[in-house]
Amino acid sequence: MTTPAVTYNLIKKDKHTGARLGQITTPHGTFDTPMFMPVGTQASVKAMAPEELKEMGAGVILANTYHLWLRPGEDLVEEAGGLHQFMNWDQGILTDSGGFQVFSLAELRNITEEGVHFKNHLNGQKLFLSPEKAIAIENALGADIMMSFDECPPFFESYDYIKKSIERTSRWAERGLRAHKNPQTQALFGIVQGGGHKALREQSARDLVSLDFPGYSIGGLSVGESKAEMNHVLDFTTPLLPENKPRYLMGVGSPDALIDGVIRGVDMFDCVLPTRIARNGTCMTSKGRLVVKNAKYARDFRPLDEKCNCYACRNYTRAYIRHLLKTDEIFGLRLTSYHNLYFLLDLMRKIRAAIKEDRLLDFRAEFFEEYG
Ligand SMILES: Nc1nc2c(CCNCC3CCCC3)c3[nH]c(NCCc4ccccc4)nc3cc2c(=O)[nH]1
Repeated sequence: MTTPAVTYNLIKKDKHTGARLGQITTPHGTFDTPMFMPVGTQASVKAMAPEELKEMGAGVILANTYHLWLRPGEDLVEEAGGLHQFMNWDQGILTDSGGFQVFSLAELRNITEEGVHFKNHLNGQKLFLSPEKAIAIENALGADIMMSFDECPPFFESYDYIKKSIERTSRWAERGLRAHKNPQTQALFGIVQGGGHKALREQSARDLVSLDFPGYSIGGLSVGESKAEMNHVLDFTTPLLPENKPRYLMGVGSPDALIDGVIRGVDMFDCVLPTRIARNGTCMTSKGRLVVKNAKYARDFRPLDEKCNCYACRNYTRAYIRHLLKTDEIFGLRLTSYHNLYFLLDLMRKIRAAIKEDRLLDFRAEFFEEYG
């Protein structure tokens, strides 16, 4: 039995909820969970230097197979020594398989048993991605954790459509396992689908758990369904997954959804939200969102969030950051991006502390009280 590339150590279960305190060990280090993973789609977490990400406590960051395949090409990244070397990041890296990006970015496509035919969203060129091709790209990129090639069906699609989709996604997952070249150094996760249908989530989880992946993602969520619907699906999906393996909820990154996902047993999260809204001047604070570009902050010499201890909040004011954003000064985006990422990483630190002391539900109540 070869040692798997990634192992999960469950340290403590919360007394009152499904939350877990744990650690995930990868070839590039051991990281505390529950964790938020900043997204660096094109091998850069936009506007952030690796030193800044480390300073704020980021452990695992994301990159994307689809984007890096198109530009600069996985062969170039492999020649550079892999993603860690290429982007000067020596901690954890996770790559998504490109499945979701094809469905959300590329022009009309055709899904077949073989894979997905689509057009390059940059130049209209005809492209084809299969489980084998996606896994080969992820192997070349060298991420510590890789996602299976999956179809993320629309949440409200019919039972029949989603049943056929999850059965194909499970066949794709098995093909990916067979194509995977480096299981000792790169952990391939299975992605559970099934929309909002309990029976299909159970079928998808059963199929993938029988393939014994080192970790599992919960896909097909955060795609337009309500928070209540997402939480309901989590209520019956996380318990289907092995307790001794990591559970990764894809595409979730608002403070309330992170807390509610942790309560339902999720260990890992990613989302472009913090860095994306930062670029249009929206900041996450303990009192809710603050659109610092707003005129009312022109002469507001307080920090973005008076309870935040980040570099931006310790050294700059709302007035200054608003001025930078209004004058298109790049430093403005760097400060809002830094703050939003720090805010979510710090929220995860507080959540881990609350699990440790069995007071996560109290923490949730306090947080929501202020966050509004
Ligand atoms: N393979 C796969 N990936 C999914 C993703 C992408 C996760 N981030 C990947 C990173 C790697 C590179 C890009 C991102 C998802 N993202 C979301 N919601 C994001 C919603 C959102 C979008 C924009 C702003 C805020 C929220 N749902 C997702 C479902 C799946 C899924 O089933 N399968």
